Amino acid sequence: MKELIESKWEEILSLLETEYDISSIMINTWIRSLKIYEVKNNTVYFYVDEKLGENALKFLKRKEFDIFLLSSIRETLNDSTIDIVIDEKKNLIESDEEARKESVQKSDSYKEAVSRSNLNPKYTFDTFIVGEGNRHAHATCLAVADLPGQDNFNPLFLYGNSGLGKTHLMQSIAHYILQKDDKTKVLYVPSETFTHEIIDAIKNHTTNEFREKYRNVDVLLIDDIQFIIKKESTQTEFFNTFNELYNNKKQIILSSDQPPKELQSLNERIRSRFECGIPIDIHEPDYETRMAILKTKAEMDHLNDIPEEVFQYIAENVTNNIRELEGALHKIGIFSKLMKEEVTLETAKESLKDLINKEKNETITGETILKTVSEHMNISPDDIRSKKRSQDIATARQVVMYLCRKLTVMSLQSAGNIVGGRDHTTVINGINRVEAKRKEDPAFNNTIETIIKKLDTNA
Ligand SMILES: Nc1ncnc2c1ncn2[C@@H]1O[C@H](COP(=O)(O)OP(=O)(O)OP(=O)(O)O)[C@@H](O)[C@H]1O
Repeated sequence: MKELIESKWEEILSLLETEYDISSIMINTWIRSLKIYEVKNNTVYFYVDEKLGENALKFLKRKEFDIFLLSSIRETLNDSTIDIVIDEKKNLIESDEEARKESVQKSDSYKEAVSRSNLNPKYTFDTFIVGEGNRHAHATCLAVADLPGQDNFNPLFLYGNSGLGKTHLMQSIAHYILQKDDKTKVLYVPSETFTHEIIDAIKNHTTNEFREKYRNVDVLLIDDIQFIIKKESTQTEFFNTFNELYNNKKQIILSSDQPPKELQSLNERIRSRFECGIPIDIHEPDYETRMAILKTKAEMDHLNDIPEEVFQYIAENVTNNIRELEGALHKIGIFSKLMKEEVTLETAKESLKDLINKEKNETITGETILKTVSEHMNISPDDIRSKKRSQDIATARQVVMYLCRKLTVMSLQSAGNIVGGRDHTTVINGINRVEAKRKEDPAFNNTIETIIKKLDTNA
């Protein structure tokens, strides 16, 4: 149909002028340059030439114009089932890229490359949720994926606590590179496997094979580098492999639970080589990210009927490890299947009682929290409940909301009510702030711990 419309384009344009009163200036300025991008399911996708700028798009997307063009096309082609879409070239190119990626991902050669490279098929950028704690790491990984081997991020060194997505992110880079070209030689290896292979190669006099395997890749990913063994011969082999790849501008991606300078298991010269690229840290996810991860994973696992309050319960109680977040969801799924029961907050609590071990203390109430925080932080309960916004009052208010959620089974709304009727977004924001401040400010963290102890003793 594309060819047909193109061959009748002048006819369509003249119909627009004669039948629908669109001036020839308009036609020549805006309409003549419309290009057909593709035809799918009897819909003709036009794109607007970027050079014509935003005004062209505004004009061409105006409702009446859509209708006039559609009518002219239908009339000229004598086909009333045709539809049209007018869009920016940019978007269409993006959707084109999406379609290309989708078809690559389904191809056998890509699947083979993923398995040859030792990658988990699920660890792609598409399944990675971006939030405050990992935004910087994610952006850096995308940049490396786009242009591997650049000096600034070679090696790319990702570090952070366990279960925060380092493996997922590093493998996303590898997938991205293979999606562009599945012939690229990519190799992912946990550091234990890597060191055992070195040790075996030295023992069995097969270091040539070892070198052949590791020094001919374009992208080498070594996970959990903190587990590498401190034996001199192992580290020398590793150092030489590293140098060979680095000098040939091959991308090296490493992960660890600590920054390079704190890696005691590595000798000094390796540590300083790791610092050539800028180490990138990845932090715990905030509340919103935890909720987004839970909801996305639930959708992926077809856990469709999980109530919002169950997501909230998990997100509030499993705070610093995404693997555990996934584990909690998984448990709830299994529990409800086994018991053939629908998931409720009660069943979720029951199935997670081993994981979320800190039993909420039934004797601590919102009012006792308000009173204790008020005494300890020297802010009156009335001020905490008021609309006053000075820093110290706002902080005390946030601490009350945080502790209500942490130490009791109160809903977000009830926690908001304790501090004068705040809505649930204010409560979530308060929780995030207190969590962040506890990590950044040891004195503040002490204050919170002291208040918790007081509440426990008085309960
Ligand atoms: N931002 C995220 N979005 C979606 N899933 C995530 C995210 N971060 C982590 N995960 C998931 O959490 C689980 C643990 O992540 P991963 O294994 O990458 O963590 P890690 O930091 O490498 O942990 P470790 O240091 O213990 O090896 C994986 O299933 C991963 O898919």
